[in-house]
Order: sequence, then C-alpha cells, then structure tokens
Amino acid sequence: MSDVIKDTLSLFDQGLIGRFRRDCQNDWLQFTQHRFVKELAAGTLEQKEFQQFLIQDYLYLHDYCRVVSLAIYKSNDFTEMQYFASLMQGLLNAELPFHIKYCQERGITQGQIEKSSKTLELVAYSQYLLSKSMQGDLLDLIVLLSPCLVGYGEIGLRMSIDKCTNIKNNPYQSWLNTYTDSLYIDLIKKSFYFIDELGKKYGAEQRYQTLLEKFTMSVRLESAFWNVGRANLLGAIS
Ligand SMILES: Cc1ncc(CO)c(N)n1
Repeated sequence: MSDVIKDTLSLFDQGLIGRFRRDCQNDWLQFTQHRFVKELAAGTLEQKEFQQFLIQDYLYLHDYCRVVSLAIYKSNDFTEMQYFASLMQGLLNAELPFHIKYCQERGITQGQIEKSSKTLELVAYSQYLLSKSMQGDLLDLIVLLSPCLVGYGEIGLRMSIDKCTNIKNNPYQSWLNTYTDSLYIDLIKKSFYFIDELGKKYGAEQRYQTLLEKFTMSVRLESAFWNVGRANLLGAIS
C-alpha cells in the first residue's frame, strides 16, 4: 500500500507542478508542514479551532467552485471543458457532501455557517482567486488554482504513510481520509497531466516567471488559511 502512495507522491515532483513546488520550496513547505497540519496529524488540534476552520472552508469552497465555473466558461474546447466539469463534479458531489457531513457531526448547522463572519484570511484568498482568474487565459487560471487542487492531496498522502501520524484514535481521521480517497487522488493525477498539456498549449515556458508568481501567492494564501480557526473576531469582517 505504501509503495502505491510513494509512487503517487513522486508525481508531485514532476512536470510543471514539480517545477513550481521546487521554485517556491520554502513557501510550499510552510503550507504543507504548517502547525495546523501537524496538529491534525497528531489528533491534538483543538476541536473549536477545527470547527471554525470547517465553517470558513465551506465558505471558501463556494468561491472556489465559482472560479472553476469561470474556467469552464474560459475553456476553448470540449476537452478543457470536460476537465473542469469533472473537477466541478468532484467538488460538488464528493468533497462538499463530506464537508457537510463533518459539519453536521460536529453540530454545525447551515444557519450557523451562513451567519458566520468571513475571516481576513478567507477574504484575501477568495478575492485573490476571484479577481486574478478574470485576467489571463486558462493556463493562468489553472496555475492559480493548482496549490488548492493538489496541496491537500499531498498533505493527506504524506500523513497516511508518516509514522508520527496518530491513526488509532485521531478525531480528524475521517476528514483526512477525504483527501486520500481514490476519487480525489485520481482527480489530482488527471490534473498533473492536464496542467502539463495546458502548459504546452499556452506556452508556459515563455512566461514561467509570471506563472510562478501566481502559484506562489496562492501557496502563501493557503498557508495563511490554516490560521482561520484561530483568527480572532476583531480580525473578522462580515
Ligand atoms: C483552503 C482550501 N484549500 C484546498 C482545499 C482542498 O480542496 C480546501 N478544501 N480548502
């Protein structure tokens, strides 16, 4: 089992994603080895903090889906459209129902989510994605989205083979399983190939530096997002 996971993890080092990850290594490590991630793996994360994270992430997923629908609109052929439609389907039919289930298990109601203030971390990330995705072509757009697309998968896979992970009585195990589920991982595998294809089609080589800047900013916003559960109310706006 762990060989299959290691093979899958080696894909993260290849192609355009591999190059971006290497070229913003510090930021990437801060994101994927964040304090929140370590506490999740150990099962020591405060329940309250996780609940706040779930609420903010629910609100984030709404904006993320909006950006994916913009990608469908921006697609120039049916192959591109099909890829983004499958991503949308994965979000709406797999990740979101799981997310709603975790909220329900923790007694978080729909009304509570709708009444919640957005944290500055959420506003910054969502607004960055929503505004930047309006500019540029489909390659710019997928680069903006790719830390979000592949990051949780890498985190989930690494945790699943890390000896330090508490798998026996970890209250966050079912949430972690979402991101190692074969549906989620298959989508990521498809994404590596698709991003490389778009890279060739839309000339990633010629504008690599601009793309790297977009990727890196999304990675930093992902790191900041891990703090949403701790963001105090003074830092929240509605
Ligand atoms: C902020 C954030 N990034 C990535 C994912 C994975 O889809 C998520 N649910 N939330």
